[in-house]
Amino acid sequence: MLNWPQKAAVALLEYGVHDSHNATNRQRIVVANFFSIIGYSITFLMSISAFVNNNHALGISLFIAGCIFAFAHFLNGFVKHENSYKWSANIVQTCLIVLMLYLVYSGGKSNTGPLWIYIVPPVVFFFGGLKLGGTYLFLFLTVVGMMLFYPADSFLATSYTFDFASRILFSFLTVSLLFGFYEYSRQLAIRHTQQLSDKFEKQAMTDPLTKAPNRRGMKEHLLHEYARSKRSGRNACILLCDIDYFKEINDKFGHDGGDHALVELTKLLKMNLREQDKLARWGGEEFLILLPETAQKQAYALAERLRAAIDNSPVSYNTKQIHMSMSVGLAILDPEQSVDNAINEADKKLYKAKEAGRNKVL
Ligand SMILES: Nc1nc2c(ncn2[C@@H]2O[C@H](COP(=O)(O)OP(=O)(O)OP(=O)(O)O)[C@@H](O)[C@H]2O)c(=O)[nH]1
Repeated sequence: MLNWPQKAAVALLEYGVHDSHNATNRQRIVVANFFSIIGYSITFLMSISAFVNNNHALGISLFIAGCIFAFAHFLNGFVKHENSYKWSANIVQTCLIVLMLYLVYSGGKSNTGPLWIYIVPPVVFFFGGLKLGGTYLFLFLTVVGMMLFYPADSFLATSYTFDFASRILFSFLTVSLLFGFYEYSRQLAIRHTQQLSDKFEKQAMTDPLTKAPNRRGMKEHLLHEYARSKRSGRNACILLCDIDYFKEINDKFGHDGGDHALVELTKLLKMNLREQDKLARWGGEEFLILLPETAQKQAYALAERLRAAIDNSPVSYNTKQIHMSMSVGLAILDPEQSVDNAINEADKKLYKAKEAGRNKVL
């Protein structure tokens, strides 16, 4: 259970996060909010301090910056837009950069203003990434360099010693390079994690033996097609195919022979299907084929062609021939009914095809 200060902190950080945001955008909003909160908390405090020290110009500048940071924070909440965090992040960055330039220009309190510019690299790299963040940083560094070293302090309202200015610039450059390298490593790690996650996701949806989608992979295709036929009003069909007497094939040719037959059968089915059709290994010796935007008559003709192709193409295995046949149950993927209904219907038809002597389409 969170106590009330923790709850308040969470509410402030997650301000503007909606259910529609994905995990990455949620994180960006939270970080944009975090930077805004840090931004206005510090600038308001510094502003009070500047007023107390009778530095009104600095006090007003910091107060305005604080208001802009606060605006960036609350923008996420009252603009209900998918990209509102980007605007908020842009405001935070721009305001920060302008404020930092002003601190360099004016010297801030007791000429310590330039010491704040180290906040810039992490912020611009986080929001802009390596390329955009690097570009912003390069421009910022060029402007700061000009301000610090232009003859006769023409772009400064104060004056810095040469030693101070050059150390500020070199240390800033070092910090920027370190953050740039950190950002580069972070992006590499994110890309690597994403690639791994895509690979595992693909593996989880693929049958390792035949490399065809498995039941889980096919469920995605079925739901996608079901939604599409609901919109278009055009039916799809499904074929549930089961190899006849497969146990006998295993008994006769061994498990490896059975595996080989399954792989070759998958290739044969794929060869006889159209580009848009989807084939999946539904179970042991059972395959499910999805035929998008296909009427029952066409689906029947296609199923009959597949059945005949399997029946007439024995598979070679170790100098022997494995002859296979398959029974097929056909069902319409009716948008008025559920996907499970269609699968049950195809299953019943398949059972009847088996009962009627196998090697049949029903
Ligand atoms: N080699 C191999 N065999 C499998 C695999 N998955 C399931 N099987 C076998 O497939 C056989 C299916 O047998 P049954 O369900 O009795 O069906 P069947 O012999 O094809 O008979 P009908 O379907 O009634 O025509 C079983 O012996 C399973 O062990 C696999 O990945 N590789």
